[in-house]
Amino acid sequence: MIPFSRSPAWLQLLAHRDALGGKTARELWRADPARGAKLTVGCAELALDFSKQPVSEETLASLCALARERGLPEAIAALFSGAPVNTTERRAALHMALRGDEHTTVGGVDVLPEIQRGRERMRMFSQAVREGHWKGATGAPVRHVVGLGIGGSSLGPKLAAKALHAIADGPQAHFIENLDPAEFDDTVGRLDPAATLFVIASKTFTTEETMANAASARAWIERSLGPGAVDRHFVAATASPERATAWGLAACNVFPFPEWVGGRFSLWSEVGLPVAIAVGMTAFDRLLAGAHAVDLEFRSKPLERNAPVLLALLSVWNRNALGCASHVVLPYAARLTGLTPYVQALEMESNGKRVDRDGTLLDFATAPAVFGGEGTPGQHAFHQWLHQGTDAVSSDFIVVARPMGSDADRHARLVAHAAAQSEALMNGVETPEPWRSCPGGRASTTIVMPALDPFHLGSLLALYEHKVFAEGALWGINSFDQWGVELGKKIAGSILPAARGEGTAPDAATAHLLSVIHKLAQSG
Ligand SMILES: O=P(O)(O)OC[C@H]1O[C@](O)(CO)[C@@H](O)[C@@H]1O
Repeated sequence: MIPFSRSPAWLQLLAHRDALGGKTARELWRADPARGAKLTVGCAELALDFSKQPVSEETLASLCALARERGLPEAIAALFSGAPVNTTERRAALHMALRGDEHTTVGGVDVLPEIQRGRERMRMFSQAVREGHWKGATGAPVRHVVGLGIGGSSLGPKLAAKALHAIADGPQAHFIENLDPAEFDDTVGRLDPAATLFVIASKTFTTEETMANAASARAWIERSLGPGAVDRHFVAATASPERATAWGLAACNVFPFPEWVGGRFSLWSEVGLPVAIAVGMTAFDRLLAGAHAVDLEFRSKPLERNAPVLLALLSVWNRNALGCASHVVLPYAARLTGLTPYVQALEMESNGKRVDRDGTLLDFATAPAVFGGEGTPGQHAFHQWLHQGTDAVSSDFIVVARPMGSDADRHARLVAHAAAQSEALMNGVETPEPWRSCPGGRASTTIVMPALDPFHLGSLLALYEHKVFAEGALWGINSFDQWGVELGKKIAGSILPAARGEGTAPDAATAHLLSVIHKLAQSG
């Protein structure tokens, strides 16, 4: 395939950009006051307002031509077919199958029966825990469920548990991710072991952080309830069930999921167990249904009205044509605080790549740096940089239409702030005092959710998943592997003896750093 940077449709887009002559969304709005309706697209029950993006209808048409030239429709079809689209690991990426009821084959095997069995086991187990039929070793019902996982095995469940707090009527969900034992101590320090259930979520069941936290959890349970208590206080969600049983779990406490579920796409699988326990399986089913509704649209809607495709195309436009090296995700909802790290992992782990699917070094930029955080607190932290910093940046605002708390007026004020920020970023302001002036011309999309409930949350997350896939397909990269994270893990292993003070560091720079750390550790 011709590299993205040399594809005729892309070169045409660059010429179109030059012809636009830096026209901003503000100028485009002046020229066409009906632009709002034309550039607002529905996705399941979400609405995406693209009208503050510096694109004309012609730009969008040319971007869709790029998508066709890059084979995006074929890539979407391959994704849904169960083909091994994760080429370096020779795996399908079929997380969509977890939220539908379609027969899809992977390697000649229909995956639906396995998915339905897994969902049924989740339903029965979460119900037993929620209704108090599943008891701890002392006979106490579970009041706290603690997810032990990291990265894709934690970010999704953690985000969903917080986002759905308003309907969480089961045991309280907690999450421990960090290797730093302080997080473990601080979390379990507030819990009663007799009423605590741990869900070890790890696709590989080898990840250092998760296994360290699982070992600490087992020691904590055994210390107060005895060695026999493990069976009543631990379950696992994993694609390596044999490792989980070798760790000491009874086979009936292991919830396996298939290899073709990628880590950062695993919320929909048994990894979502803490969420199902906290909010109930009926609500979890709605989460799946909301995501499925987006899957159907992504698969079948024309590119011109296909929201994940348009998000991806605009991302490529901002990144590669307009030079935005960073992208901010700004949920105006306190309960959506987990969205930014979730999207950050999705985008940066999937598309932070420097070679294409054939291993050829790329000569164009891929994933932007993703950061951000909830509005309005972010307005008092990093928004200054958005308004007056020197770098080009694009933004996603996420607004929930229906009030989330008890005070409708405060919700209206929250909405006003979200709208004000996107308007200020687009329009800027010119004043005689240069330090007050804001240049404007910053691109943003606003995603409106009717309500913060399981269905719409599912839709929002699937929207981002498919955006990231489509973006990777446009660039010609494999969005489903993450080899870059392996190097640091390997080096940490070789440094560990020296960090413990029991060996020599592998190189001079590390030896120096460890000597500084050890000296300060002893100084207290
Ligand atoms: O689920 P596991 O195997 O413990 O891996 C945890 C996370 O680590 C990574 O492999 C690398 O950060 C992620 O892709 C994954 O979600």
